[in-house]
Amino acid sequence: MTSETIIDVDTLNVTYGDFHAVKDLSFQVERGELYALLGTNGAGKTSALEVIEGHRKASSGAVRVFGTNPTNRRAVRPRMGIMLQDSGFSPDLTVSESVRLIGHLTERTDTVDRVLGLVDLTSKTDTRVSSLSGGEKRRLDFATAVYGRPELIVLDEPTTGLDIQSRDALWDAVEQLREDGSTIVLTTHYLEEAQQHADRVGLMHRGLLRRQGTVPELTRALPATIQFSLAPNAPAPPMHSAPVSDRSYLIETFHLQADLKQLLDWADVQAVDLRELSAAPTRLDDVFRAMDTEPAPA
Ligand SMILES: Nc1ncnc2c1ncn2[C@@H]1O[C@H](COP(=O)(O)OP(=O)(O)OP(=O)(O)O)[C@@H](O)[C@H]1O
Repeated sequence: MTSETIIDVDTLNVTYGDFHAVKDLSFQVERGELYALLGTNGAGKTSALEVIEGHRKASSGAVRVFGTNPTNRRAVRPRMGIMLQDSGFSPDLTVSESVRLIGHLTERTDTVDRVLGLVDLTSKTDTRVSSLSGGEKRRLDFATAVYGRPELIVLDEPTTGLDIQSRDALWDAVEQLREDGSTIVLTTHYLEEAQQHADRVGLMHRGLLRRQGTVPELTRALPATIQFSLAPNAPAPPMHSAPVSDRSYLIETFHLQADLKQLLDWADVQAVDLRELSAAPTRLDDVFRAMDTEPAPA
């Protein structure tokens, strides 16, 4: 299957006066991908997304969306749904009027009931935006972004402020859109969501793209962990591990399955109780923490 580049970010720089918010950022997103642009607070994610959305001009470098400059809003708008970090709906409009307005402005066609149903807002169809809760406004934002099932959907922290049921419903909708062929780019501070759903992840820190790849590619360089504690009279465990506190152990391993088996076999033979036993694969959180402590590239 040949891939088609939907977003091409080439040596993008965004500056605010003397402040350099995005530094030589380059990445591509292929058709059908779900790409998560992650990073520390102030890393430059929203600034980069705003250029992709056509809402901000690059200070230097080039961004192409569907092969065209995204500031060419008329060409791109019908094909790209956008959920901004802060919603900008008029408080006097009702929920259904807000969706229809976006549909009209973007020239996309769909039914209001369908998108409100996706985010469980059907009962709020005639409610004014000013009367919605914060989480309901975020869900309305999402509903307007996916109105018309656009080819490209850009979501800036879509699940922030949502309860767990709403987050699950939103991810179900995102997965459905992906199955239908949409390309999705998003930011989130919920790393476990990116770990579960993203095809590829870019990690930004202080304006720079510091890592990029699939989750297995990014987590491969760091060890998984096994944790447990032992009774005071228990023998020492088989693999090299000193207790981290009292009789609690933390084993870091690149061979999680084999080391866990060895530990369980040992506990069986010795009739030892492995208290509070847990085994965890390497997570994006670990990659983040490692990135935060390493020196910045020259
Ligand atoms: N309009 C602006 N004027 C001046 N500085 C700005 C402006 N917008 C953003 N910045 C600064 O640029 C940097 C990057 O901001 P941006 O919002 O892109 O980061 P982010 O990665 O989205 O952060 P967060 O995860 O906290 O939302 C921050 O230090 C921010 O204070």
